[in-house]
Amino acid sequence: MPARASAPNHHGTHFLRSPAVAADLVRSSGVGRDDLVLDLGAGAGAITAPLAATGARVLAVERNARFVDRLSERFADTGNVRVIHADVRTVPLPRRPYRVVANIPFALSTALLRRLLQSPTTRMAGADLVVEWGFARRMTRPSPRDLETAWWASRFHLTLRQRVSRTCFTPPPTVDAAHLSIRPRPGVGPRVSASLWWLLGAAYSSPHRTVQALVADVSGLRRVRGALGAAGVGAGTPAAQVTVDQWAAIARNLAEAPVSWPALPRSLSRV
Ligand SMILES: C[S@@+](CC[C@H](N)C(=O)[O-])C[C@H]1O[C@@H](n2cnc3c(N)ncnc32)[C@H](O)[C@@H]1O
Repeated sequence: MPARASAPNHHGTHFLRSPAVAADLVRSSGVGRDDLVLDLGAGAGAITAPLAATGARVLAVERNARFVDRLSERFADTGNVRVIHADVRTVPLPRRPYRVVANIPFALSTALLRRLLQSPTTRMAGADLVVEWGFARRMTRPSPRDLETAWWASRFHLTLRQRVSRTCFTPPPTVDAAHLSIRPRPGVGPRVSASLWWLLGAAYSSPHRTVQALVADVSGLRRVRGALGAAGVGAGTPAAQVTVDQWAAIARNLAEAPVSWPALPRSLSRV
C-alpha cells in the first residue's frame, strides 16, 4: 500500500519510494550492530528496515497512529526494532551515545537539529539525514550566516553528501532533497566548547572587527598570533569571513591557553 494513502501531507512529509536511497543512506551512515540508532519520523519503515538489517538497536519514532500500527505489525518479529509512538520534538533522547538515520519532516529540520546539536554535552554520535536541498546548503556554508548554525558546524562536521532527486519521494516535494551527514569533530571537549561559545558569540555580534582584535580581548597577543597562524587565518581578517573550520582550529588552540572562558549558559535551548 502506498504510504501516501495513510497520512495527510502536513509539515513537508515526503515518503521515500526509493529503496536504493534508503539503503545508501544506511550504508554510508556506517551504523552497525553495536549502535543505538533513531529513525525519527519512521513512516512505513522505509529506513527502519535497512537499519534493522544492520543488527543495530533501532528506535523507530513516529507520531501518526496509523503508521505506528503499520510499523508495529511490520517489525513485530524483529527483536532489534522498538516502535515508539511519540513526537520527535519531545521524545526523550537516549543518555548513551546514539546515531540518527532518518528522512525527517522538512518543516522540523531546524527544530530537530537544535535538539540534536545544541547541547555541548549531546550524546549524538552521528546523523545521516534526508533534508531539503536548500536547508542542506545553508547548513554547510563555510561561514554560516547565523550564530546558531555556526555553533553546530564548529562542533560537528556538516557535510552535504549528495543530492536526492525529488522523484525519489511520494508525494514529490517541489524541490530536490539532500543527504546531510553530521559527525562530531574530534577533540571538542568542554574547554573547546566554552572557547567556541565565546569566540562565535563575539564574532557574530561584531562581524566587522578583525579576528585578531576580537581574540585579543581574551588572550595575549603572542598567543593570539600563534592561534591564528596555526589556523591559517590572517590577523586582519574580518570575523565574518572566518570559516567554521578555522574557528574550530582557533578554539582548539586557544583552549590550551590559560584563559578562563565564561561558563556556558545552563540552557542553550536557543542561541
Ligand atoms: C518525511 S516522512 C518519512 C517517512 C519514512 N521515514 C520514509 O522515509 O518514507 C516523515 C514522517 O514523520 C512523521 N512525523 C511528522 N511529524 C512528526 C513528529 N512531530 N513526530 C513524529 N513523527 C512525525 C510523519 O507521520 C511521517 O511518517
